[in-house]
Amino acid sequence: MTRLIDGKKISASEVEQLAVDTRQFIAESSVTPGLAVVLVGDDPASQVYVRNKVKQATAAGFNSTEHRLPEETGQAQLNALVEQLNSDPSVHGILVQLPLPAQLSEPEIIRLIAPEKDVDGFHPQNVGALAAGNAELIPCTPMGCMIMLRQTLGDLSGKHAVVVGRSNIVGKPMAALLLQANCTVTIVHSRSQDIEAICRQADILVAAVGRPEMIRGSWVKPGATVIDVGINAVESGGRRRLVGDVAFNEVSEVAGAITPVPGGVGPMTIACLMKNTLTAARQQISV
Ligand SMILES: NC(=O)C1=CN([C@@H]2O[C@H](COP(=O)(O)OP(=O)(O)OC[C@H]3O[C@@H](n4cnc5c(N)ncnc54)[C@H](OP(=O)(O)O)[C@@H]3O)[C@@H](O)[C@H]2O)C=CC1
Ligand SMILES: Nc1nc(=O)c2c([nH]1)NC[C@@H]1CN(c3ccc(C(=O)N[C@@H](CCC(=O)O)C(=O)O)cc3)C=[N+]21
Ligand SMILES: [Mg+2]
Repeated sequence: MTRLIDGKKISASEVEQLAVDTRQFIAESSVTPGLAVVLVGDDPASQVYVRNKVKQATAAGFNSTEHRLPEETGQAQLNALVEQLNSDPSVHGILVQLPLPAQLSEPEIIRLIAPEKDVDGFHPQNVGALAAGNAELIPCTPMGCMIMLRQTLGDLSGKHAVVVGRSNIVGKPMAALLLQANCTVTIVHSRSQDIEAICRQADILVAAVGRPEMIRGSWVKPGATVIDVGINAVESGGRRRLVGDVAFNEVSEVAGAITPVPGGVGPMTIACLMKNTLTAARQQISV
C-alpha cells in the first residue's frame, strides 16, 4: 500500500510548534515578528496564496500586513514600497508575490529586498549561502519538501533523487538541499533527453514542472517516494480543480509514498514561510 504524505497535517503541527516558539520569543524579546506580503496586480491564484499567508501568519502570532498595488505599478513605485519595508523595524520578513507584471523586473526587486528580511530566500546573498550549505533563510517550497521527505524516509543519504524542473524558486534550491542531505542528485528539464528513464531510477522523485499530470505511473520505480510540487488549475466537466504534475491515481499504485495536490506541498510552503519569518526576526533583534 502506498503511503499518503499528508502535508496539511504536517504543516498544522509545524505551525502549532511555531506558535509556541513565537510566544516564547515575544515573551523574551518584547518583539512581535512582522511579515509584509506584497501583491502587484490581481492574479486570482496569487490572491488565494496571499490570503492563506496572512491567515497563517495571524495563527502563528505574527503581525502581518498586506500591500496591494495595481497591475500597472511602475518599478520606481514598487522599489519605494520595498525600501520603506526594508527600513521599517516592525517588519522582519518581506515577500513579494511572483510572478510580477511584465513591466517590472523580478531580479531588480529581489536584489533590493534586505537579505535579512528575504523570507523567500531568493536574494543573491541567500542563494549563495544555500549553494555553500550555510543558509539561514531557505526557499519555502523546497524546505517544506525536505521536512516531508525526512519524516517519510529518515536519513536520505545515498538515495538517488531526481528533480524535474530547474526554476530558481523550486528546482534549483530543491536540488541544493537534497545534495546537502547526501543524496545523489539528478536535475532534468525541458531540454533533457529520456526523462522517463531517468525518473525511473529515482528513489526520490520531485516534480516541479507546471504541466498537469505529466509524470505517469510507468515513469516511477516501485516503492519510490514522490513529491508533487505542481499546482495546476484544470477544467473538467465544467468545473475548475487543482491537479499536480503527477498523475496521482496511476503513480500511487507504484510509489511507496506520495504527496497529494491539494493538501501536500502547498500548505508546507506556507508553514515554512512562517518558520523563516521567526528566524528572520530572531536574527534582526540579536544584532
Ligand atoms: N506548492 C507550492 O508551494 C508551489 C507550487 N509551484 C508550482 O510548481 C510548478 C513549477 O513551478 P516553477 O518552478 O515556478 O515553474 P517554472 O515554469 O518556473 O519552471 C518549470 C521548469 O520545468 C521545466 N519543464 C517544463 N516543461 C518540461 C517538460 N516537458 N519536461 C521537463 N521539464 C520541463 C522547465 O524547463 P526549462 O528550464 O528548460 O524551461 C523549468 O525548469 C508549477 O505548477 C507551480 O504552480 C510553484 C511554487 C510553489
Ligand atoms: N515570492 C513568492 N514566493 C512563493 O512561495 C510563491 C510565489 N511567490 N508565487 C506563487 C508560488 C505558489 N505558491 C503556493 C503557496 C501555497 C499554496 C497552497 O497553499 N496550496 C494549497 C491550497 C491551494 C488552493 O486551494 O488554491 C494546497 O496545495 O493544498 C500553493 C502555492 C507560493 N509561491
Ligand atoms: Mg516561475
